[in-house]
Order: sequence, then C-alpha cells, then structure tokens
Amino acid sequence: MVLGLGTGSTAKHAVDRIGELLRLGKLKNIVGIPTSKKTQEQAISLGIPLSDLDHHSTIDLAIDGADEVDPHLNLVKGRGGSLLREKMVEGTCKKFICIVDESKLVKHLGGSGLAMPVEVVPFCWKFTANKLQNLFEDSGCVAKLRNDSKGKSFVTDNGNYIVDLYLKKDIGDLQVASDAILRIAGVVEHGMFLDMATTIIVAGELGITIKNK
Ligand SMILES: O=C(CO)[C@H](O)[C@H](O)COP(=O)(O)O
Repeated sequence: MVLGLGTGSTAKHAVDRIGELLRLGKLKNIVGIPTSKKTQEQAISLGIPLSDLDHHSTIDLAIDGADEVDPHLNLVKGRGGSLLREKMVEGTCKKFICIVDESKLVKHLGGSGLAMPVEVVPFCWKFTANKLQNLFEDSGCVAKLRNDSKGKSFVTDNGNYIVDLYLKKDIGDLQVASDAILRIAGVVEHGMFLDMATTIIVAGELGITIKNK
C-alpha cells in the first residue's frame, strides 16, 4: 500500500501511529510518500519506508490535516507551508482522509479572516502579490508575504515564498478563483484543495464525526 503522509500537528499523530503499527508488526508492505521535509524526517525516525511520486504515480491513501473545511469537503491547506507537495501527493491518491477539529469547519473557504496561502516564486514576488491582491479587490483582499519566526521571508521546501491572502468577504465561485490564481505568472500553487478529500474526520466536543464524499 502506498500511503501519502501529511504535514502539520494533526498529521503528525497519524504518522506516529503508522510508525507504531509498523513497529508492532500490525502493518506490513507499506511505503510512505511524505508531503514535506519535516514529515520525511519524522517518517525516517520512525523507520517508515519511503518513496516518491516519481516511483509511484498513484497513491492508495493519503492522511492529512487542513486549515479550513467547507460543507462540500473543499479545503484550505498550507498555513503550515507545505501546500505544493501536499497537493501533488493528495491530488494523485485514490482516497484522501482529512482529520480536523470542529474549529476548522467553515461555511465558505477564505471567509474566516485567516490566511489563504499561495506559493509563489521568489523572483519579483511583490509583482505577483499585487496581482493576487488586485484579483480579489472586490473581496477586500490584502496580500502579505509570509515571514518565518526570525522575521525573514518564509521559504518553502521547494525554495519558494508564500503570499497569504486575507479576505474580508468570500471569493465566490471557488473553481473560478482557483483558475484565476493559477493564471497569474509567478504563482506556483494555491492552498484551495477543491473536490480532493474523500473523507473528513472531525473531532468535536461530542466525539468524532465522519463525513464521506
Ligand atoms: O496544510 C497543512 C500544512 O501545510 C496542514 O495540514 C494544515 O496547516 C493543518 O495543520 P494542523 O493540523 O497543524 O492544524
């Protein structure tokens, strides 16, 4: 079984558990495809055999967290900065299980006032950020370059920057917005994961809810 290994504080628990099941001999014949360098390091430390998309063009199952989930199981991801590799891995899997707590449930993606991440090439990033801000002018968009904890530009695993879009209103049709973002030169990928998750596991005060596509 080829398993996509997600990134973030939630996915970390799933990867730990996969490592534990392997160690106990309860899981066999699996290979993991990590969605970030951080997850790769974690998986190596747990002894999970790893590979990549060059060797496995189809993934059986991916498990990851998300920053926002709408009622149609569309997601915002990438506030942890790993959206490109996550989208490459999760875009090629037969089943994508996303685990969140109920604070991540929203009516409309991007309407929470929190960041909608876009990975951009560092070359003339201000040009790209301005284009993004202008694209969503009607939604009161402010585009900001993400900084790391030392106040320097955050650099992704792929050597790119992240521009976070802060929206005052939702951006309307998500597929139209996605296509428009991807048409801007300088954009590598965005954090809207549309129609990709097949199952959402939501942890709430009253227990666990499972939503299937
Ligand atoms: O997309 C991601 C990383 O790029 C994460 O899955 C997302 O940010 C959720 O993280 P957490 O489980 O820590 O809340």
